[in-house]
Amino acid sequence: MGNVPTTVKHCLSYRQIIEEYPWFRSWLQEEKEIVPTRVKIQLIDMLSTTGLCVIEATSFVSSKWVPQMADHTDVAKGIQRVPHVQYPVLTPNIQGFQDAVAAGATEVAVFGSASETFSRRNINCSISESMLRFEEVISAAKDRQIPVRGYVSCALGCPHEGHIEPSQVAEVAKKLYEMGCYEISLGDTIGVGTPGSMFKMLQTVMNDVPISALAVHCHDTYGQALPNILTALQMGVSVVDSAVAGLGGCPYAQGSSGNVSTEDVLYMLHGMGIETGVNLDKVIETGDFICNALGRRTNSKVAQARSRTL
Ligand SMILES: CC(C)(COP(=O)([O-])OP(=O)([O-])OC[C@H]1O[C@@H](n2cnc3c(N)ncnc32)[C@H](O)[C@@H]1OP(=O)([O-])[O-])[C@@H](O)C(=O)NCCC(=O)NCCSC(=O)C[C@@](C)(O)CC(=O)[O-]
Repeated sequence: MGNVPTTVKHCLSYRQIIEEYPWFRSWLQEEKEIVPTRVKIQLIDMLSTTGLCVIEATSFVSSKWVPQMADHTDVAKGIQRVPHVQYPVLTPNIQGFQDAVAAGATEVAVFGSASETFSRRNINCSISESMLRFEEVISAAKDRQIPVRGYVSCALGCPHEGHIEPSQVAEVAKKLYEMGCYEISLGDTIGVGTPGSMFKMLQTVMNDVPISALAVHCHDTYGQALPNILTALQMGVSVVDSAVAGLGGCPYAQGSSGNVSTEDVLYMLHGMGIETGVNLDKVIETGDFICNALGRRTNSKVAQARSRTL
């Protein structure tokens, strides 16, 4: 394993918070609660003052698939864009890309999967069809000099297929990287990974994609997110996706919990002497805001510990 890097670009998957709602509704069919657009905007604006350099703002997906995202244009247009903060948005296809650009997006992300079944359930197409769609998005983005990030879901396991071979992850990651994604975020979508499986998966993917272009996206279902992130950092990864208060989940990965909480990642990194430029207190304050707005308890151990000592 290599040395721990000295700087970490912190990427916050804000949209995870939003995605949880359709998933939640699929269990409680009568529950129709949509997070108000003004709350989404206030959340992003608060996060913009914390020092985070990347805040994923919304998804330009079909509102028939994810009703919670129907206000993507209002959110993208309503936020106060702070210089030096990037606000990427998810774009599954060219229609999403065009809508995102019209709403002022300056960075987008395509999201593929290492699992064939998850790809079909999540974006309604096979992995190879998704690559054709992404190629179209990436080519249009190149014309406009818009950077594109790529996600690979199910990197450590699939809710439908179970075990996923590291070589399957590497194949999709390599394709996205060769197509022009500047960074590939490897998602443990259902949070089943361990430091052992993270190590093996990264070791394989690193043969095809430089470690400097890899990020990790860990869900905390089995409480393994922090050790998995630490393993990735020790192998040279320096970009970590997280969500304030550890909220969220994926609507097409039932049973998975939220992303690792930003507060807990920051506490670990700062304790290791890693400079992130992010103000932990402000992130905790933002977590309090969104938990109060949603009527939820924070999933962040750090925020829970802080509230006990106040
Ligand atoms: C990809 C589609 C759109 C395909 O959905 P589809 O139904 O196959 O699309 P289609 O091309 O057949 O078109 C059908 C209708 O959808 C419309 N449509 C088509 N595209 C769009 C668009 N971009 N925006 C708005 N509308 C769109 C299109 O205009 C048409 O409208 P109609 O003529 O019926 O009125 C759909 O499956 C979808 O929206 N899926 C997104 C699901 C989603 O958001 N999942 C969660 C993302 S997070 C994730 O994947 C994991 C990640 C990244 O967090 C990492 C990890 O943890 O692993």
